[in-house]
Amino acid sequence: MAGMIGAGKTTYTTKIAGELQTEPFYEAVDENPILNKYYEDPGKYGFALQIYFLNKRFKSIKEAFFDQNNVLDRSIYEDALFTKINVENGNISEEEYQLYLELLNNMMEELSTLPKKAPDLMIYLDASFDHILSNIQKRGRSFEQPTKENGLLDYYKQLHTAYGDWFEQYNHGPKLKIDADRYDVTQKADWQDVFAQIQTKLNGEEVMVG
Ligand SMILES: Nc1ncnc2c1ncn2[C@@H]1O[C@H](COP(=O)(O)OP(=O)(O)OP(=O)(O)O)[C@@H](O)[C@H]1O
Repeated sequence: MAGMIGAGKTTYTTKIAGELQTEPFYEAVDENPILNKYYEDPGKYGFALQIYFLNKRFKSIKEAFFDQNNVLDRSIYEDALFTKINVENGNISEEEYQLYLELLNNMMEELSTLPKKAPDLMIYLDASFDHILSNIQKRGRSFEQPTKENGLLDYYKQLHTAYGDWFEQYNHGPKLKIDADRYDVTQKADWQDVFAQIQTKLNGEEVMVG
């Protein structure tokens, strides 16, 4: 899965893995010791957070790639996008960025020896800015809430814009964009519609959205 903070990746991951009877791999937010510190002081914890995510992601990918159709709730490719934005915002230095990229390269070389080199299908949840804000609010993780003072709204806007371009440029394999505003996948009919699109793509066919 791919998509902005609060786009609904966790819900989709659970549903897709349930449908395909495979294993879901989640980003364990509650167990992340750096995430809330990062939100408090991105300049101090930006680099450490990216190394944390890179390490966790690499581990999940190694485990997930040995079976068919396992579902990961976020891709390693998006971590690089978060990192780039944190460099642009001055939270991560150029030197740290070069280090990150070298490490990422090294890891990608390792992955290229695995049975699969990239996801069978990259599913991108395309959610409007209002939609993700409302999800972030509903979910209620305190450190993610934007206030007038903390600059998070600007960060989210910046990420939201960058995500669209990122997905357009993603070219490591088959990809599918789902209009997350349009579907409520807790509703059976919506879910059937979405899952039909996923299956079509997994079978290597083109998706027609009515
Ligand atoms: N590489 C990264 N760099 C910085 N922050 C990250 C990174 N990956 C994830 N995060 C942060 O981790 C938290 C969890 O990510 P996210 O909200 O996308 O996952 P989620 O809650 O499972 O997603 P969804 O709401 O789509 O199910 C968010 O606060 C997000 O900003």
